[in-house]
Amino acid sequence: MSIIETHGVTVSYGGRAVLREASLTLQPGESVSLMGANGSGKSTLVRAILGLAPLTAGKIELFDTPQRRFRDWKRIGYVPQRLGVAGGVPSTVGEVVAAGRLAHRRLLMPSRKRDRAVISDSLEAVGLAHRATEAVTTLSGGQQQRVLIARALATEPDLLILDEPTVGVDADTQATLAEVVGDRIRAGCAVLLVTHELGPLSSTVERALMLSEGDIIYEGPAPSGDHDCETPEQHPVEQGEHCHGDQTTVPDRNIWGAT
Ligand SMILES: Nc1ncnc2c1ncn2[C@@H]1O[C@H](COP(=O)(O)OP(=O)(O)OP(=O)(O)O)[C@@H](O)[C@H]1O
Repeated sequence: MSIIETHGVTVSYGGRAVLREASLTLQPGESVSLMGANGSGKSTLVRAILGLAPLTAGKIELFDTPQRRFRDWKRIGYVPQRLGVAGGVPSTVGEVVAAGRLAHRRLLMPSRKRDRAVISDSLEAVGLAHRATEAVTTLSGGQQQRVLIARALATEPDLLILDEPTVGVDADTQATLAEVVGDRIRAGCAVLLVTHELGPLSSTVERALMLSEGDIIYEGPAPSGDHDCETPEQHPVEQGEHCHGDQTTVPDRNIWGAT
């Protein structure tokens, strides 16, 4: 079974293609990062996968189901990019994380005890169990990011999608995130991570796709450690071609540093 399969996905805004013929496969327990400079199309690919960006061409399957027929969204935990968890009404940390259980409660109606246990475990995983009753507005940016991660974990997802989860967050939160993501992968969850740099997540991510101006220009092993000085050596993808070609050319520039 594939968790995600996209084939030739193209997204255009105002007649301009911002993502061209993107093909990506993600299997259970696999971790893949989408990398690339600002505006290269990373978030657009994620939004297309989630059904939030309209396709100009191509097709997407989620859990072996065509996306238009896919209804099991509770299998997907999504941590959006740089979203304040607090809207107009201040919610407590516990309430925000509990929102991650709503789909489960509506569809399956498990015991409330089970919901409370999952919410508590999710808060524990991100080190915020002791802040559950506090308003999210009282938390730092890094702590708010942890709340979003806990909310995604509370869905008990088979696919976890994180969009730039490490931007603007402290080193402790990054380390916690790496731990949480590593735990989920070991439990069989697939992870799709959008990031400029892997940082502490480099040891948990196996495969990377590099986007440039809407094209996937590389698919292969993720850079390890300090990727700024690395050049990928396997499966590079020439500009404008699909990522599954059998090519052996190494890009003549340092694409990992292209931020
Ligand atoms: N709803 C939209 N309407 C018009 N243009 C859009 C829309 N969403 C994205 N774009 C454009 O599509 C391109 C790709 O944007 P996208 O957010 O996918 O890039 P990204 O790689 O995620 O960048 P960043 O790291 O800055 O988030 C950009 O030029 C962006 O301005």
